[in-house]
Amino acid sequence: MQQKKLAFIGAGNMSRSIISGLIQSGYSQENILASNPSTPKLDALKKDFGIHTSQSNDEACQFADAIVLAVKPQMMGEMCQALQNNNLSDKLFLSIAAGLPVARLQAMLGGDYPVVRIMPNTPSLLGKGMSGMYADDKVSAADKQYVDDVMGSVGETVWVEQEEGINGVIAAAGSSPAYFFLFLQAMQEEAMNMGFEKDIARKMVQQAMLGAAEMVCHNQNLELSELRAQVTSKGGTTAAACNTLIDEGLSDTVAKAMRAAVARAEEMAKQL
Ligand SMILES: NC(=O)C1=CN([C@@H]2O[C@H](COP(=O)(O)OP(=O)(O)OC[C@H]3O[C@@H](n4cnc5c(N)ncnc54)[C@H](OP(=O)(O)O)[C@@H]3O)[C@@H](O)[C@H]2O)C=CC1
Ligand SMILES: O=C(O)[C@@H]1CCC=N1
Repeated sequence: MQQKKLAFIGAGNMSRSIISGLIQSGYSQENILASNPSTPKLDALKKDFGIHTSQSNDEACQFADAIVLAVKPQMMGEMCQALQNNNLSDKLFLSIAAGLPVARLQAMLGGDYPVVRIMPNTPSLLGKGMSGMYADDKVSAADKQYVDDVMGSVGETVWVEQEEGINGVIAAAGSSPAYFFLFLQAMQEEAMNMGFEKDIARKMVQQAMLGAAEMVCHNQNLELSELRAQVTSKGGTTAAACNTLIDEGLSDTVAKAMRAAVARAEEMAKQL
């Protein structure tokens, strides 16, 4: 992997996940800096990973060849405008913010700089992330490879050809860990209604989910419907449960939820 000087502006959950993956992949701690207004997260990053830290985004800018814009979308305008005090030419920008198109980010930064949009997810913290990326032709092939390597250090990557595709990545991968947590929560609650202690209920549903996820990943040649069929005895308990989910409109509900995520990303692009 190229070892550019890489700064993270905003030292929150996602930055921590990516920094952790980079260090584990052998990226030099000397080449990473994180900036944040308050110190506790910076202190933890310095202690855990030995990277440089600063409370000054200007210092982050001066340090870096590549800058990860990792603040909440609502903070991005103000933060980027303040970066304009620095010489931003020759910098590569990586934005992980939901709902902010490249053109909008360039307007916030005050120039036509190369910007890669990335949509990661929180399992990146465990090296099991899924990131979708988009870059226009201002971003060189070498820089695209660099970004692929950076995000590849925390999981799998895909590139989308059209920028709108990023909203699909949000719906399918950026937000979707929360859908699975919600599903498990509902299962845990019902297991408790059936008389199990909370921790036993959690143990059962989490282990079933882990096993199911591993089966999906280790059987790429089998369709998801086939994996389901293998659990489902004719006229048995799984059929009773799955038919209930199907009859209650699970597919439609999931489709509606994913469309809602896309619609919200589109709305954010207009508002921010
Ligand atoms: N969480 C998720 O699942 C995903 C999040 N994202 C995107 O990642 C981005 C970051 O999210 P996440 O890490 O969860 O958020 P966090 O709230 O954990 O982190 C944001 C950080 O930015 C800091 N910050 C606020 N203002 C500034 C500023 N002006 N300059 C520098 N740092 C600042 C905050 O500091 P302090 O706390 O001290 O105020 C905080 O540490 C968002 O844009 C989000 O859309 C993308 C994919 C998935
Ligand atoms: O909820 C959000 O807006 C961010 C983007 C994807 C996951 N979290």
